[in-house]
Amino acid sequence: MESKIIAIAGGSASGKSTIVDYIKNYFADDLFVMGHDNYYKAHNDIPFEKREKLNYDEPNAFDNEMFIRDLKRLKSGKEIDMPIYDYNIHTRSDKTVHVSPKKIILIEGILVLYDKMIRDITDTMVFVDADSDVRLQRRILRDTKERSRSLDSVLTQYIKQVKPMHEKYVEPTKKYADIIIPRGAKNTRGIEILIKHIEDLLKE
Ligand SMILES: Nc1ncnc2c1ncn2[C@@H]1O[C@H](COP(=O)(O)OP(=O)(O)O)[C@@H](O)[C@H]1O
Ligand SMILES: Nc1ccn([C@@H]2O[C@H](COP(=O)(O)O)[C@@H](O)[C@H]2O)c(=O)n1
Repeated sequence: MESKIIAIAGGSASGKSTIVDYIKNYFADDLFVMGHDNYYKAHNDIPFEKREKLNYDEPNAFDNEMFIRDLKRLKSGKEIDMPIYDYNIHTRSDKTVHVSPKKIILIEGILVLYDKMIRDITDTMVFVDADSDVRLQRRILRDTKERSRSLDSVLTQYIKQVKPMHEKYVEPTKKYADIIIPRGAKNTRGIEILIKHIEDLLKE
């Protein structure tokens, strides 16, 4: 079995995870979600105070060598041990998850369409689009509740790193998308079209 790979890119807090969760529940056992964020470079050698100031929105923040190696293994029917990232401590947790190959692999993250080597092994590329003010509002709520961040740190990081890196690296990858989903997870018709496309891939 050679798996099909679907990439879901889009700005931070555009609704990627929300859409992916919905699709995951729909396809249950045939689909695995591989979060690109799990492949942020591990920084256990650097103290927390320095880790929290690193730029996590540039392509170099990810260990794409490891990501592509694991993705190729899964695509060709082999098992992997996927790292698990912990945003609260700004590094990988000490846990991994053992993953068996599935017919569909959904890869998700702000920069999954950036690297040509990832695009070349991806079957369908999707970009989730959402207004930047809406994304900032959602990010403030999410990061203060779920990622142990202060309001001040979310706003500073947004202005210094998230917004400029989005404009420089994330937004330009929209041109590679086969499907663009405007208005994020609110766009139920767009999500239905993506689900129909995945059903067709499963029949191939
Ligand atoms: N359509 C929506 N309406 C309201 N809140 C939403 C909507 N889509 C996402 N959210 C919330 O916004 C936050 C970011 O969404 P998420 O799906 O995690 O984005 P991403 O994975 O792109 O960073 C989450 O807390 C999520 O629950
Ligand atoms: N230690 C980290 C690692 C990443 N981030 C931010 O996560 C964003 C990507 O995740 P989304 O769910 O929002 O797509 C990215 O914009 C990084 O800034 C972080 O804050 N801390």
